[in-house]
Amino acid sequence: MSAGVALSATDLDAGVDGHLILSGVTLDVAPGSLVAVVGENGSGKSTLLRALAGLTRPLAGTVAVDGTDLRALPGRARARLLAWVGQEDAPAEELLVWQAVALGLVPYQRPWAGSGTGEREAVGAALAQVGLSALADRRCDHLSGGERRRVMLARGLAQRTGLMVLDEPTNHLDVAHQQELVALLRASGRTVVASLHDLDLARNGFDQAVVLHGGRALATGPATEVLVPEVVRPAFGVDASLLPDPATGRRHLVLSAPRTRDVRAERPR
Ligand SMILES: Nc1ncnc2c1ncn2[C@@H]1O[C@H](COP(=O)(O)OP(=O)(O)OP(=O)(O)O)[C@@H](O)[C@H]1O
Repeated sequence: MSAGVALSATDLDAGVDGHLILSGVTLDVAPGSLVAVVGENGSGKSTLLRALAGLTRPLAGTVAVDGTDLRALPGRARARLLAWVGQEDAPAEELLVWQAVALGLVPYQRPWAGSGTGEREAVGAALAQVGLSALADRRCDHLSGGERRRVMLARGLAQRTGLMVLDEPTNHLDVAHQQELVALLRASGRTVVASLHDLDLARNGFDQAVVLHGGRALATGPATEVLVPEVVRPAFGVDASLLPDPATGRRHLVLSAPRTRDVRAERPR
């Protein structure tokens, strides 16, 4: 189990190529918390995650991981603090699964040092966590989309960082693997910030949520308080209800009506 680290963003303005996308985002994440970033397509989820991960320079404001400005750290030190899995990241086709996962160990390796028992164990543990042990010797171009996604997540886990920043980690995963991923991230003890589109998974699987809309954080706070119909409606233009699961009593967010925009009118004739 890795010890999670604190993450804070203060009055963050983030953009792409100097073009402002999001402004005034403030976020305080306690060590070991899971934070979901949600919002409609183009609302700025990837832009925010890239700024939090130190991949882009904030246009204004600050980001600190474990009290440190990531951009001030050399690459290897940063890669020992934070693992990033991008929305479209995929393993190189010609690598075997275990080789792709072993790339997560690079920040710890000395040049020309062979791989030791500890490294093989770390790769094996990460593969087991995502349920890919049986495919360790398969070429990555012979995997399904969901299996490739799990390879990238295993590589991030093998990096053994206190923070993982994951852009749509549940893409391509079936419902059981989505639930398992959230459970394993929680069990790992790491701090996680992840974007996703499943609002109920965000509400019931994550501790905090950030809802992006109109170039800012429309709501930030405990996931069960933020992911409610009163916020979902303006953020997505979709009506929602909270319905209790008769077995657990836990309330689930159910999207209950068509989008207020008339999509039929937009359909090509
Ligand atoms: N170079 C650029 N110049 C201007 N705008 C850009 C540029 N690159 C991306 N954008 C815009 O920035 C906005 C935010 O993009 P971003 O990828 O952060 O959204 P997202 O919430 O992750 O979307 P999705 O759910 O579709 O993945 C989008 O409207 C996008 O078109």
